[in-house]
Amino acid sequence: MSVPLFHNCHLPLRNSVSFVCKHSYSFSKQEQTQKRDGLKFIRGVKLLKDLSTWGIGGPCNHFVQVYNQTQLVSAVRYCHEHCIRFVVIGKGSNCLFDDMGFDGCVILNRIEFLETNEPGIYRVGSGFRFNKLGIKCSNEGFTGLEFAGGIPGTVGGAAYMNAGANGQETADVVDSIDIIKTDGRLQTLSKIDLNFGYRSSSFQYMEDLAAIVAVTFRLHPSGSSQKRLQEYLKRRRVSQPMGERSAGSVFQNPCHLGVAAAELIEKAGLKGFRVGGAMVSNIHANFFINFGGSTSQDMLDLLATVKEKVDQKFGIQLKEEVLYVYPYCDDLNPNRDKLTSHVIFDQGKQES
Ligand SMILES: NC(=O)C1=CN([C@@H]2O[C@H](COP(=O)(O)OP(=O)(O)OC[C@H]3O[C@@H](n4cnc5c(N)ncnc54)[C@H](OP(=O)(O)O)[C@@H]3O)[C@@H](O)[C@H]2O)C=CC1
Ligand SMILES: C=C(O[C@H]1[C@H](O)[C@@H](CO)O[C@H](OP(=O)(O)OP(=O)(O)OC[C@H]2O[C@@H](n3ccc(=O)[nH]c3=O)[C@H](O)[C@@H]2O)[C@@H]1NC(C)=O)C(=O)O
Repeated sequence: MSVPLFHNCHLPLRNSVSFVCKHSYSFSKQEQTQKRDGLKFIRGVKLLKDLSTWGIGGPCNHFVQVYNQTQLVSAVRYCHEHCIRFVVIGKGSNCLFDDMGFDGCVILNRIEFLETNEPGIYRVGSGFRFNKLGIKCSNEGFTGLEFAGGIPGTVGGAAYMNAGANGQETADVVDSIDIIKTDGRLQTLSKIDLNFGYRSSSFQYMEDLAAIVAVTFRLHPSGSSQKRLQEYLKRRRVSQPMGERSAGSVFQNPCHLGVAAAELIEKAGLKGFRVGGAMVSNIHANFFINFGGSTSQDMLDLLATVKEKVDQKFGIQLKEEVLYVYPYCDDLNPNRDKLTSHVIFDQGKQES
C-alpha cells in the first residue's frame, strides 16, 4: 500500500523551498544529529566536498544516507514534513556543489541490491555502482553495458543523465525503471513511457519525481562483451585523466555540428588553462580538474571563461553537462531550471 508523503502541503516537493537560508549555519551539538525511522539526519556538518568527485562544496543543512526503498521514502517524507528541499545524489560524479553548501537535505543513495531472475535481466538498486554493474554484466557474457566500465557514478545517476560512452547509452538497455513519486507511490515506468535523448531523460523534467529507486536492464548474450569491456577501459585510461578530481565531461558535445566539445576547447588553445585551483585537463580538454583547493567559484569562472573563448573563436555555445546545485532557494536563482536546484547555466544565451 502506498503512503502519501505529503500532507497539508502544497509546495512542490523535489528541491522546493519554504524558507530562505542565510549564508551561515550554526547548530548546537544537540541539534547536529536527529534520529527518525532508524535514519540519522546530520545537521550542518557534512561537507559536500566529501560527497563529490570534484572535491568541492561546503556544508549541507541536513544529510541522510539511505540503504533501501523504505528509508528513502522516510527521508523524503521527513523533508516534506519539515518543508526542506532535497537532492538525491549517488557518487556526486556529475555535480558541482557550491562552497556555500546547500540549504536543504542531501539524500545519499546507497540502495545497492542486484537481482537476476532471468539470464540477461538485471534489476539493480539505484545506488549500485555503474562501473561495477558494467564489469559484472560484461564478464557474465552480456552486451550493452560495456561502456559503464570506468564510469564513477551510480545506476540512478546514469538513468537520470542517460549516461553514455563509446556509442552505447543507458537508455539502449533499460527495460523499466522504478521511481518514488511525490505522493509516496511507487511506480514502474516501462521504457516506452520514458523519453531519452543525448544526456537527457524524462526524469530531468518530471515534476512529481521524488527519486529513482531501481532500474531493470535487459541485456543480450554476446561472446565479445568481455573483450569490448577491456577495450573501452583501456581507451578510457589512455584518453581521460583517471585518478584526478574531475566530473567527467563538463560540456555536452554539440552533436548537431558534428564536433566534440573537447576538440573546440583544445583548438581554442585552452588545454592547461587555469583559474585558481581549477584547470582544463592537459589529457582531455573537456575534463576540468580540481588540482588543489579549487573553490566552486574557480570552477564556475573556468566554465564561463572556456565557454566565452570557444564562442568568440568558433561562434558555438557550449552547454554544460555537469549540474550545478544551487546553494540557496529558488527566488535567488534567476536561471533556475523549474523545480530543481540545478542552474541551467546561461540559459537564455544557449537557446538563442
Ligand atoms: N561517461 C563518463 O565517463 C562519465 C559519466 N558520468 C555520469 O554522470 C552521472 C552521475 O552519476 P552519479 O555520480 O551517481 O550522480 P550524482 O550523484 O552526480 O547526481 C547527479 C544528479 O542526478 C540526479 N540523481 C542521482 N541519483 C538519483 C536518483 N536515484 N534518483 C533521482 N535522481 C538522481 C540528482 O538530481 P537532483 O539534483 O534533481 O536530485 C543529482 O543531482 C552518471 O550518469 C554517470 O554515468 C560521470 C562521470 C564520467
Ligand atoms: C566522460 C563522459 O563521457 C564521454 C565518454 O566517456 C567518451 C567515450 O565514449 O565519449 C564522450 O567524450 P568525447 O566526445 O570527448 O570523446 P573522445 O573520444 O574522448 O573525444 C572526441 C573527439 O575529441 C577529440 N579530442 C579529445 C580530447 C582532447 O583533449 N582534444 C580533442 O581534440 C578527440 O580526438 C576526438 O576526435 C563522452 N562525453 C560526452 C560529453 O559525450 C561523461 O559523460 O562525463
